[in-house]
Amino acid sequence: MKIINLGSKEEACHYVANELLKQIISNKKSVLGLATGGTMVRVYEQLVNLIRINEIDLSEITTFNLDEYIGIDYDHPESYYTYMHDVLFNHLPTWNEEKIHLPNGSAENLQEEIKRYEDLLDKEGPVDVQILGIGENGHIGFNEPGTSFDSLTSIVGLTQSTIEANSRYFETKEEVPEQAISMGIHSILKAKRIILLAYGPKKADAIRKLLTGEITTDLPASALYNHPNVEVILDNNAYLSEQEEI
Ligand SMILES: O=P(O)(O)OC[C@H]1O[C@](O)(CO)[C@@H](O)[C@@H]1O
Repeated sequence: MKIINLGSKEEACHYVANELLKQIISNKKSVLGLATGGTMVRVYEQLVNLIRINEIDLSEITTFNLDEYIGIDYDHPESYYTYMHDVLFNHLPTWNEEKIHLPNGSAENLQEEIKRYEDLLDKEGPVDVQILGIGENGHIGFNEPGTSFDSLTSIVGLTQSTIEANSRYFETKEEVPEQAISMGIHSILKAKRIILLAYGPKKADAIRKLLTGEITTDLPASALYNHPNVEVILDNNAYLSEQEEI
């Protein structure tokens, strides 16, 4: 695992956007693993700009998102389907909607949906570059502490800490869904390359725990130590308190 502190949020987001751009340029049939959350907003803004200035055709690019809420419609303002379209897909005309994949949290049969998603990932994958944020409790995707590292796409419950953290996007905490469909930890680790991005003081505790090197299901992100090609991209705020602890 390579740990890289790029100092600022802007530099860290720029690095991730640049790596996605380079992947797309190196293979116009790339498979990208995409994440949501506040962390990725600036990455996608920068990526949109880079794709525009390079006039890149995205029609053969496949994308897989990590997760989606259960209990709100796909077009709810806070669904990850809406987020991805608002922040990335609607800004560039050449995305092929048929190659854009998110789990369907409003599917009638959720058991069938989780199997469909994992099967599709195996059929279209492996993911060339998977980008990841990290929860304040160390989750990746919506795989909360305690999740088996062997997990595949499944229906997951959100912890109070995640509901609390994500309530900033909803009018009230009560509106935050309590369940989601998430790619599992094993599903995420099938990617060829993984880039985890974390910035800001709220992520410092999870990063400090990650950087101890202990591999434990208490910290889902520590499963990334079992993957040969992982970069953790940080800013001073996410990294500093780790140094202060030493
Ligand atoms: O970037 P945020 O909003 O802090 O969220 C952290 C992570 O939790 C999630 O919201 C759940 O998967 C991710 O999308 C995100 O990477």
